[in-house]
Amino acid sequence: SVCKLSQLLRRLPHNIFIFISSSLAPSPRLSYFRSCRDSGEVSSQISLKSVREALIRLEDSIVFSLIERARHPYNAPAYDRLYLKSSGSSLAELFVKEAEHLHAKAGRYENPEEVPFFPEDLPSPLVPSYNYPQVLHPAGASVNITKTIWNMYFNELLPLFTAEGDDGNYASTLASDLVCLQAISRRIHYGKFVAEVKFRDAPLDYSSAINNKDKDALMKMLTFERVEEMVKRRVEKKAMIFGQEVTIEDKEDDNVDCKVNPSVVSRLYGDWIIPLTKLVEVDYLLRRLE
Ligand SMILES: O=C(O)C(=O)C[C@]1(C(=O)O)C=C[C@@H](O)C=C1
Repeated sequence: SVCKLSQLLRRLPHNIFIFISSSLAPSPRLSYFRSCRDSGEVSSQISLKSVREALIRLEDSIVFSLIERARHPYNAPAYDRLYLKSSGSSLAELFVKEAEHLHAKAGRYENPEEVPFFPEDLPSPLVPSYNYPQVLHPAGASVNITKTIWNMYFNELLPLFTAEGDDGNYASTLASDLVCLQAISRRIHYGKFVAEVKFRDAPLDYSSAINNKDKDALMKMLTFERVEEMVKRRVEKKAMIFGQEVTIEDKEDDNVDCKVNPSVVSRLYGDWIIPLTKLVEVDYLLRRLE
């Protein structure tokens, strides 16, 4: 059988090896962490370029998760505390809490990039601990704005990109909500890494604003308006491209229907994701010298 396998491999086109090796290659974020761990120089590896690349990749996760959620209508009973008469919680709260318990057992929150929505009473991981590189300053690592993200997602964003109605599929609707919440929260809390890099690049400038607890000065220093404009335009374009129905035939019609409205995705970034990422950056920096 080894012989047959080697014959088969010889007959495969050369390109397939390039394809297989590139699809097995780690994502930029993973390879960044791996090289950090191997070299033992966590602190010197992180750069503004590498954290911005991670933010760009997270855009894909967010756009795809919204497309998936938009398959279902709003489904109000899933969020109504009166729907599960005796429990006092909504099905959404129960769903996310229970899911986080399971994820905690599998070690999800050992990763400094992951922040739970319900950190109270989470079970300990069942898995052996993994040596994640400690990039963040310990006091800043605990910044958690999941309550704000929760309210923004359910009260403001969800009604904007779902159709009115009820299809009864609450479990799969909430499974999609969970993926959206996790992707959005991960992106926003990634602001801690961005802030850490910016601090390391200009420690003296940042330290004086931190010591003066000058939030406005910090906000001004960490803001790059041109980058924000590019992010908003890029996510709008991604929503347009990822949300198209793909057909074999070329389409004559330029008016393509998108599965999620590209301008809502751009607004999600402009009104919430970028401002909340900056809020995380400021909160992190204020604790950076503790
Ligand atoms: O790229 C950065 O420098 C960031 O801090 C991230 C981010 C964003 O959320 O996209 C936030 C603030 C900057 O003004 C630009 C972009």
